[in-house]
Amino acid sequence: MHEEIIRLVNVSKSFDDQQVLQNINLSISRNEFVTLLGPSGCGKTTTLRIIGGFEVADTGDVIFEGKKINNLPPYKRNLNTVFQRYALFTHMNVYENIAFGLKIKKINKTDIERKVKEVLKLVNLSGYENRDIDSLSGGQQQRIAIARALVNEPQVLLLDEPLGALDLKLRKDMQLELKRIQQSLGITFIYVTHDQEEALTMSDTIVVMKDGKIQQVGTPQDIYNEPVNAFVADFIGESNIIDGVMVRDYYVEFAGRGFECVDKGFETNEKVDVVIRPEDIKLVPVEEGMLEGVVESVIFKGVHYEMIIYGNGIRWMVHSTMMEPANTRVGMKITPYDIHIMKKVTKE
Ligand SMILES: Nc1ncnc2c1ncn2[C@@H]1O[C@H](COP(=O)(O)OP(=O)(O)OP(=O)(O)O)[C@@H](O)[C@H]1O
Repeated sequence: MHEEIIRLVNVSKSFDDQQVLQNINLSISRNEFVTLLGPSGCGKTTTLRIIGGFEVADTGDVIFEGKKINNLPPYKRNLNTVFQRYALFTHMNVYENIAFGLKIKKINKTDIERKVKEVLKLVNLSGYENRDIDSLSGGQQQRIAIARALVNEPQVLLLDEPLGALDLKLRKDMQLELKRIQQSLGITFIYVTHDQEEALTMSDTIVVMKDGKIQQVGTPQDIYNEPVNAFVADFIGESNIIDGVMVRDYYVEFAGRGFECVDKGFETNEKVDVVIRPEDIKLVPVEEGMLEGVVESVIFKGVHYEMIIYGNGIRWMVHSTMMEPANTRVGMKITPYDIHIMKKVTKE
């Protein structure tokens, strides 16, 4: 069912002497919502720009529907881009902004009117044709920018932090809106963000990048539950990352004691990163705990409490719907399934 639409093969790119992409290999399917996620400067935008044709890779290929398009200019690619700065024409009204590209393509007036109406409906702004751009809110302007891209009926929409300029509430609404639009049109979205929550909410597939390299490709669930290394675990959610030693298959030592775990295949006594999510540490009476500690701080986060607990030489972050006040001595329990063992990332 997963029909490939775009493939990047060994794509590398340098600016001056700095290598910003190293051997990127990625396959994107028709109708997929793919998010490139990573910290600032990791190469997300450059990857998107190479797909869009605004930048040319030094080596490697960009394949679109089986054909190499390395040197095809952006306007000849069957895709459109929405940027964070939406670059609408402020001297034109909504209708003229959306119709602009179609007029250049010399499409007849009746078809243009019909298409503009359709995309305005899609972005929930029916009836806004005659409004000046300046009279619209940031969120509405962004919807117009999206409508302007969608009116060309691209097979692929590239979105570079399109919600970056919006406030949190509007961002959340627009995330759902974008997902709805993508699903109702059935086109491929390639989305760039550094916001992991946004990526988890919207994507079918997340591509986690760091220093110009892909770290992991997977569904939001894969990336969250089975991160391949401590970087992904840390970037995709809050985590306790502790130095450990994998004594043998299914048995790891950290925080001064041994724990059963479900991982295997490491060297005997290999040094590893142990990743434990804050919500996976259960607070229990001291005598029932595998570990014990003293609550240092408590913050109410709305759905849960975030507690910092000092014990066995480590500051543990614990999320729980139950609150233990500061200075309380508590026990902590972790099941084998919640102990994630990661290979140490070797520094290059
Ligand atoms: N045209 C350019 N000339 C020189 N350096 C560039 C150019 N474009 C990008 N870079 C550099 O390449 C690196 C990767 O940039 P890129 O914009 O792809 O990262 P990013 O992951 O999208 O980051 P951000 O989230 O901050 O936009 C950065 O160090 C950036 O400064």
